[in-house]
Amino acid sequence: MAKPRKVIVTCAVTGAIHTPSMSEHLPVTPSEIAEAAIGAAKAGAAIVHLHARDPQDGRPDQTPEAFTPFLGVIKQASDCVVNITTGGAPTMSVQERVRPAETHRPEVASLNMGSMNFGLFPMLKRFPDLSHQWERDYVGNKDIIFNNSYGQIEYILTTLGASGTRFEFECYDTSHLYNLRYFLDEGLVKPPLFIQTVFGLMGGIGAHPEDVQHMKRTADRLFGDQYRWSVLGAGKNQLPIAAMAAAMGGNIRVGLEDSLWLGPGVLAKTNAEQVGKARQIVEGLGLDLASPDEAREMLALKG
Ligand SMILES: C[C@H](N)CC(=O)CC(=O)O
Ligand SMILES: [Zn+2]
Repeated sequence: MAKPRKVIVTCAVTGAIHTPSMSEHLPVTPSEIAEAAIGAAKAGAAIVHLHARDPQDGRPDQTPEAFTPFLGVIKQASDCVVNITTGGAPTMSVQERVRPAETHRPEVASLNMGSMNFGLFPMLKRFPDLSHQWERDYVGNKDIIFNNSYGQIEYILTTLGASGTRFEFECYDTSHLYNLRYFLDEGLVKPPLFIQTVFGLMGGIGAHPEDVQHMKRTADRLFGDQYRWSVLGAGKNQLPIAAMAAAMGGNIRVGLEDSLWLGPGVLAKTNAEQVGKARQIVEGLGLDLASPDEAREMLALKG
């Protein structure tokens, strides 16, 4: 009897897309972020993807010191894999964005594989009464370009590669897959490639089943068995995209970074709740959740 396939669940606990007055459940302080990550790991997440925020007003904070308090607490309480963002907020410089991972040398760091328009402003319809001026300015900004030039990507690869940190390659469109293929051909990235395909974020590919098939088909053609596929769906698309991918052989990313919802019109109270939904999907398909050590093996992490 064949063993059930192991599915890696990643949980992105706070991010830099949503802002505090959108949901009282969004982790902001170091202790809230630590608690959210530990809770997500207990619920079945093998990997936690981490951003930091200013504890006063929840503004994205990409200083290495902002990460230190919760990294220590998480390491004490859990053997989950830590993935530190190099995306930060799309308005930050690449030098600023790479510093936390450069300082803390995590097992995994995110790496965004192309430049793109980054549309947060559609959320103003759903959240018209943001309390802080900085929230209104940030979310309402129609001129955000998320910069990830070939030079900037190479800069992050060389800055972090030396410490043995491996990458979660964020691909928001097929062109990003081709960019990743270029870096593979250049020998700047090593298989197995952990490819996180992003669906439904304005400026990238949509979240229609044909978009999912198209991204997977393209990745299969460009990387064959040299990659481990994972998906994240923004907003209301999070769980439908997770279900599709799990049925198609993929891994899953959930978390309040990319969706505040547990279901239509129902705000998630914790990240662990969303991981619980991902577990239901995976086990409902007769599959198993990968443990942190199984994820380390599947992704060839330094441990
Ligand atoms: C769509 C995701 N929020 C992308 C992300 O997580 C980017 C990063 O942190 O580097
Ligand atoms: Zn992120």
